[in-house]
Amino acid sequence: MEQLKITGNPDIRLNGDIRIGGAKNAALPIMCATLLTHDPVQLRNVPTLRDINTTMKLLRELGVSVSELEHDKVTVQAYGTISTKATYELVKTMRASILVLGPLLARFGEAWVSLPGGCAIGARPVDQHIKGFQAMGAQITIEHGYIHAKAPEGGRLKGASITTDMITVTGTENLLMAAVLADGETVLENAACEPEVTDLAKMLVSMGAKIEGIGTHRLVIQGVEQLHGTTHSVVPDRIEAGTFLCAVAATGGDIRLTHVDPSIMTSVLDKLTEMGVELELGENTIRAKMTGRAKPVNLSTTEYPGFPTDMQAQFMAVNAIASGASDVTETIFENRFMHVQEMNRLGANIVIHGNTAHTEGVEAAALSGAVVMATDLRASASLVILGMIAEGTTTVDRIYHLDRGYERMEEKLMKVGAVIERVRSAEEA
Ligand SMILES: CC(=O)N[C@H]1[C@@H](OP(=O)(O)OP(=O)(O)OC[C@H]2O[C@@H](n3ccc(=O)[nH]c3=O)[C@H](O)[C@@H]2O)O[C@H](CO)[C@@H](O)[C@@H]1O
Ligand SMILES: C=C(OP(=O)(O)O)C(=O)O
Repeated sequence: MEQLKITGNPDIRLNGDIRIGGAKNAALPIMCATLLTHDPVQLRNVPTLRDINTTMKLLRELGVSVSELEHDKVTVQAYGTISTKATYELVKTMRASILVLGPLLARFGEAWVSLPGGCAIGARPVDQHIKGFQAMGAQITIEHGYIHAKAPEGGRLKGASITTDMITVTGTENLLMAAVLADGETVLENAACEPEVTDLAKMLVSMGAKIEGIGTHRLVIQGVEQLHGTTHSVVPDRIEAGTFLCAVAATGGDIRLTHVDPSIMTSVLDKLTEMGVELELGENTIRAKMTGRAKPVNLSTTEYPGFPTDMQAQFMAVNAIASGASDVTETIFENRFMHVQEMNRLGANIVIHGNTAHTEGVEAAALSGAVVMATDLRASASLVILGMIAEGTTTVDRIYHLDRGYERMEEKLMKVGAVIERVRSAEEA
């Protein structure tokens, strides 16, 4: 198992350019959407991530032809015999595998997808996906740990009016991918409008889908009989970008992010400004200058365009060394404070009360390096941020979580001044 060994320094400053990759959370549904046509689909700005590899493996296991990922381009073609079964072995390593359910069911009339288990940040049920497919006429049964979905007589889903109980990102994406090939009109109320959902919707439109209300909480879809191939460039990763901005907010310095889209990052950029980061926004660039100690910020996670839960841990890392107290409330997931204990091991002062974490900011010099355990993707990133500042060596263990969503994060950070080494854990070396 690999670890990151970070040589921390309270006086570290990050300086230079960082190129941001395509969004994991857009690339995953988009790759699954290639199942909706037998034509080739060319994707660009696809990030090199563990979850992308898993998706490529999953598609190949289904019989889809998937080229190698060259730089950031991949060509996918779901032509010929396609299996409709996504096995537990792959689904257990990536919950987003559930996103093959909608396209398989819509195009082939049947799908078997292993039920994803619980995970570090909460139970994360998929009942809303199932409820939506049922409304479209699918028969759903749970057999041997698998969701078995079958379209009505004739093999085609029927358009329906669906209101999900809560806003769900992958739920909206799954139902949207099913609706584009259904018979008739589907109305998705309470739909997620995260930029990654919008990117998927735009890609589907470029394949011939008929979708109105893109970017809103109400999607109206007129099902078509067939979709065709397309070329699509994945939207920039606003969470990767936000993570590097938090890094500079914590360390100080002057960095410039390239290949970003600031227009989809307003809530995060506003909070960084409140912390004292000076931002200069270009069309596809963000320059961030930070001098002095960060001001603490209160925040509460919520759906887009509100503050994203996927940025909560990274902001808490900055709050940990900010010049005062702050409260961070998590409203999306029931158990997304696993980083708190590890941050406290580095010297932070954070106490959890229900779904709020109260932080008393400490001086950067009060932190000291330690062995910490990454428990989920963004928790890992937040520990890397604090590890760069904590005097001495911080070892971040279990970085396979980090590699799920960050393209060689340590290389990008080293380019701007961090001292980080990727090593094999002692037991294995
Ligand atoms: C691959 C991907 O895009 N992952 C993102 C996606 O996850 P994901 O799509 O899994 O998250 P959801 O938006 O579905 O979850 C929101 C809330 O709804 C609940 N829920 C969801 C579906 C359902 O059928 N039943 C149910 O109860 C979840 O447990 C959670 O409490 O959106 C999250 C919220 O922005 C992000 O943190 C994840 O990074
Ligand atoms: C929680 C996340 O991803 P996933 O839904 O793939 O677990 C994330 O990207 O922070």
